[in-house]
Amino acid sequence: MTQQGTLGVAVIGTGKMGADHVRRINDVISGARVAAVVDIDEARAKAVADTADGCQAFTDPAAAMAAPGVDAVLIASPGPAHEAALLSAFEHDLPVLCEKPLTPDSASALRVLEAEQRLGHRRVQVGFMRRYDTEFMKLKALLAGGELGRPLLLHCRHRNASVHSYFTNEMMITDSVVHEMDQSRWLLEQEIAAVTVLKPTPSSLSPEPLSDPQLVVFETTGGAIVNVEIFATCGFGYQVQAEAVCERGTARVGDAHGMLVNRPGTWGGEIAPDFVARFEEAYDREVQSWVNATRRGEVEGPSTWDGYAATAVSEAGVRAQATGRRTVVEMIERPAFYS
Ligand SMILES: NC(=O)C1=CN([C@@H]2O[C@H](COP(=O)(O)OP(=O)(O)OC[C@H]3O[C@@H](n4cnc5c(N)ncnc54)[C@H](O)[C@@H]3O)[C@@H](O)[C@H]2O)C=CC1
Ligand SMILES: O=C1[C@@H](O)[C@H](O)[C@@H](O)[C@H](O)[C@H]1O
Repeated sequence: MTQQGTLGVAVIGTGKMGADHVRRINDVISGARVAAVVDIDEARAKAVADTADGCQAFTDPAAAMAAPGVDAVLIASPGPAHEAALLSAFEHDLPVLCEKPLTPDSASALRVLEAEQRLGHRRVQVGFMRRYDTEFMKLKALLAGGELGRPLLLHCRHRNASVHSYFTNEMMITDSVVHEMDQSRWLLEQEIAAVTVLKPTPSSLSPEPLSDPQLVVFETTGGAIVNVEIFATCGFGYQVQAEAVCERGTARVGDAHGMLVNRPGTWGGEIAPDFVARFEEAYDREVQSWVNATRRGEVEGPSTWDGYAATAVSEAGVRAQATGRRTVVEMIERPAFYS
């Protein structure tokens, strides 16, 4: 860190999310600066480095982590690249904000979990940004307060206008529904015990190889049921909604984010085009909170354990998607290190 305590961040991956985080650290966040960016696409790394004063461009994450002025790492490369970047950050003993998923499969997530324990102290906050969204935070507080009684059902909708051209059926679970896997664990304070995936006849508009939409059902250890509609290419906008049905009432978030307008003959609101717009404030709060905790020498927020647990559930989800059968989640006991 500089004498003023400004955190020098290396951002790994400068695609849609990475470039947005670079803008955020440059323009919105206090106490941090972008010291380095990394992308296997050198031209993209250089173009994004040019947007930040004194920022160096790299194509190798390990080289960026060893560069002078780098105190912390924000990983925004695709999920399959996260394990190598996390293990490299541990070698340099650097604090990390790792975009979700921690990794796409539970064997690699377990290797990361074990490596952090060998390091002897927590280093990772996982980018489950819904935990930092005002609406979801209010729902969490309401459920935790107990006024509505025990949650029985959680109805979730997760709609993207479109997804990357490299998106696969498995990614509908490992990259998209992994948010609801973390959200359900966090809101209900229970683990997910089993997953079932149902596939209606796909939309005639869904691009190969996607079978879009899908309905994913979780059974929790406390007996609650969660259902998630994932519609990755709905075309009309970005919508994330959740409704908890409890013993003494229900509570719903995500219906209208933004303005509601009455006009002759119509009533309604806006639909965000994508996650960057819908969750802008949540990402700001998430990254600021990571920077603040890191500058205090602390680690907060969703942990490597939360990342592993969500990945274990998503692995069961991928199996359930392939077989059409209810699939039990297999995960290790929570180590005392993460209690
Ligand atoms: N929290 C959230 O709401 C969101 C999280 N994400 C997560 O952010 C990550 C990135 O997603 P997008 O930006 O949408 O992907 P993207 O495809 O737009 O960008 C990924 C970038 O990483 C680069 N890259 C690939 N392998 C690399 C490696 N080994 N080292 C360095 N750079 C590498 C690519 O060249 C590309 O520029 C993923 O983990 C994704 O799940 C993405 C969207 C929203
Ligand atoms: O994390 C995200 C993307 O990676 C994912 O592909 C989208 O489905 C999610 O809505 C978005 O929040």
